[in-house]
Amino acid sequence: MPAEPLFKPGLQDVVALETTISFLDTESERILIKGFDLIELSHEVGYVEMIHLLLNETLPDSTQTENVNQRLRDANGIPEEVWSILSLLPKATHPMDAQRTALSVLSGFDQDLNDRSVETNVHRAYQLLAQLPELTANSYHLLKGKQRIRSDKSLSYSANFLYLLTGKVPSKLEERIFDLSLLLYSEHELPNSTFAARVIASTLSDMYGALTGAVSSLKGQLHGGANEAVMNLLLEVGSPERFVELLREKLMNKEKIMGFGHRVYAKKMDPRALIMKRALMDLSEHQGDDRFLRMCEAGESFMEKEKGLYPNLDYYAAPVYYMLDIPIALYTPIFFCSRTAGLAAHVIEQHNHNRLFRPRVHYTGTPYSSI
Ligand SMILES: CC(=O)SCCNC(=O)CCNC(=O)[C@H](O)C(C)(C)COP(=O)(O)OP(=O)(O)OC[C@H]1O[C@@H](n2cnc3c(N)ncnc32)[C@H](O)[C@@H]1OP(=O)(O)O
Ligand SMILES: O=C([O-])CC(=O)C(=O)O
Repeated sequence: MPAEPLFKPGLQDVVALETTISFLDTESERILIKGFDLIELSHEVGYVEMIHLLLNETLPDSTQTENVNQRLRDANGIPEEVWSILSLLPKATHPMDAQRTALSVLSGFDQDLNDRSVETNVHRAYQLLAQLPELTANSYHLLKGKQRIRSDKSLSYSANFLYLLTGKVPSKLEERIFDLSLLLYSEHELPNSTFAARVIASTLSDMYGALTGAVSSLKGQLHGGANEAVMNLLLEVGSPERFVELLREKLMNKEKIMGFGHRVYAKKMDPRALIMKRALMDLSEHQGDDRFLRMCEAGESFMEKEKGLYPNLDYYAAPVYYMLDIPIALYTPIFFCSRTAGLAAHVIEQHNHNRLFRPRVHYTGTPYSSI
């Protein structure tokens, strides 16, 4: 008899591929990205440097950082046809679905669509990273029946992104914190969305196809959609005591609490969540309003005691985005914009070292019987 093939529900702990991009090294408690620790990077560099690291292999010097900024500023604008299509979407469309539609439409404007060389894919990634902030923010404004906001090229990448989302030029503190959130969201080994993108890319489908698949994956509440869900939970109640009561009720009803738990960190806090918690502390102090901080802290200690579960990045990113005045429905689309840097690196790696993904199943259906 052949040995029973290995089956792990949810592919837990299964190694699905080799990569040089990133690794959650739980033993040394590091999030390794191209040999650097993401948390250490978060103290030293910003999102634009992270883009360079993910797409060009090394941390940039100041000239290279300026080149990346220039490349992002000089990228092609968004074709008018894309806005026309977005303006036809039903008003109830979720911004993640608008983002997915926009990405899909952009593929038709790529004259080198069938070119999957590293050079063209890197160029494509820069184009998308340049276009996504406007595309994401303005698809939302259009759905709300508002005017599009034009990029302000005198601002940094992150300040401009935040300006497009809120219509207000951010303060230095707001810019720094938003940039930090983009950096923390930029890459995280092989979550569901990255796996989805790589599975799609492994058929030699193009980057747009792989990324639209990743948007769909990220939308779900068990993944990126959790940041939006966390904020809605916090807004259901107004005090730490009532928040804990709400969590208790949900646990009694066997509901999952969004923003807690993680397949890889499992019984430890996501190291990125701690950095976002500090950002929430800074914002709370600056705005003289610690309501969400106190609620989140109460929820964190309750969940630790009650379930031995810890916050993931989405738990603290949600109130941070709320205090930055960002519409809640845009939290997950922002996560996708940031993650495009990592996703693009994965698609490039997949195209460059490809083997089609085609696993097998453990059949539990009716045994054979003749007709
Ligand atoms: C940036 C990110 O995308 S991070 C992930 C964001 N997602 C969330 O915050 C959603 C809430 N969290 C979860 O649903 C899960 O923790 C996941 C999906 C992240 C990981 O799930 P898995 O590794 O499959 O763990 P699984 O769902 O099997 O949970 C294991 C046990 O812990 C419990 N558990 C895990 N997370 C939670 C939670 N957030 N609330 C309540 N219970 C939970 C499960 O009910 C299960 O209990 P049981 O063994 O008694 O049935
Ligand atoms: O790693 C995961 O499974 C989910 C996650 O935290 C991320 O994508 O940032």
